[in-house]
Amino acid sequence: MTQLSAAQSPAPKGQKTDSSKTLYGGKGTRRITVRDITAAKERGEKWPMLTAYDAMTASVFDEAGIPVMLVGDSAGNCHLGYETTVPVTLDEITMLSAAVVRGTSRALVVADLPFGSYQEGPVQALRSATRLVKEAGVGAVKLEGGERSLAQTELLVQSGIPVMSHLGLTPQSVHTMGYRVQGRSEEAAHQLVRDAKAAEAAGAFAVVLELVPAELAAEVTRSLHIPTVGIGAGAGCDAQVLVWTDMLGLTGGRMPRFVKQYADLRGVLGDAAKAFAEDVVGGAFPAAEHSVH
Ligand SMILES: Nc1nc(=O)c2c([nH]1)NC[C@@H]1CN(c3ccc(C(=O)N[C@@H](CCC(=O)O)C(=O)O)cc3)CN21
Ligand SMILES: CC(C)C(=O)C(=O)O
Ligand SMILES: [Mg+2]
Repeated sequence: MTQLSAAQSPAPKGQKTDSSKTLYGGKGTRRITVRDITAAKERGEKWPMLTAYDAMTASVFDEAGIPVMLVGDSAGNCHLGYETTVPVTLDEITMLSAAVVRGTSRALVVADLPFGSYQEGPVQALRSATRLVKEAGVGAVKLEGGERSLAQTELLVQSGIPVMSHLGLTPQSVHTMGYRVQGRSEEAAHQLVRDAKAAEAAGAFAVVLELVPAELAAEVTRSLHIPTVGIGAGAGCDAQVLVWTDMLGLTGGRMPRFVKQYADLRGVLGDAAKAFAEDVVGGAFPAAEHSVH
């Protein structure tokens, strides 16, 4: 097969023909764009997303090949010590996003629009998103809501800012929704499908589905041309996201059941801090090699 005919024949769904171009494990070094995300759905390729809130952690995940990094407003809980995501400000997300952009060279960096920075309407949303693009250098923003955020999504996309939509459990609405599984009733399932279709029609490049029954998330995934990113939404989604401090066992406290823990950083950091403290108290640190003479 010549290169030309290879380029012209689309790969069958789910089959990877050119692994040099995959989002994870690909050999490309330039920064990933939303067009690469769209192409991955066409290839039927699954991909991982992690949150990041600082340059150092982001550089570790970037070197590990994580293609999309989310500066989530979960920074409120996981980085800034708030109870919920509600108090997080645009100034805070802008500062953290700038650090994550500086810490990465390949990942597409997506920033959450925090509560109160887009609900007033499309013009407020554009003003907020423009700050994140100009001051922090993010490649896309995420906002919660499908039909209810339609006008915001449309104006951002028309203005040249890629939008990721967030449906299902939307934590900025904790005071009206709580943290509960969404889309369980037939009515709620239909609303979720309408929201996903609205986000796609408004030009969103991807949709996060949070805490949605797996069968419903799979149905939404099949009915969209843009990828779904699941968190507590089953294996039928195109991509998966976790909060990094949950995934690495740093958060502490009770975890949502959708979290898989890949390390015990809380234990590692605590043990190291105790070892340092005991060395100082006992006089074992600093030793001669840690001193100048
Ligand atoms: N550390 C952290 N991890 C997250 O995943 C996360 C945040 N913070 N902050 C923002 C939102 C809030 N999220 C949450 C918070 C709580 C539950 C929770 O308690 N879920 C329970 C009950 C679900 C039910 O059965 O209705 C669970 O066991 O999953 C889920 C998602 C997800 N996001
Ligand atoms: C959990 C993800 C999707 C999020 O919105 C966040 O981290 O804020
Ligand atoms: Mg969020």
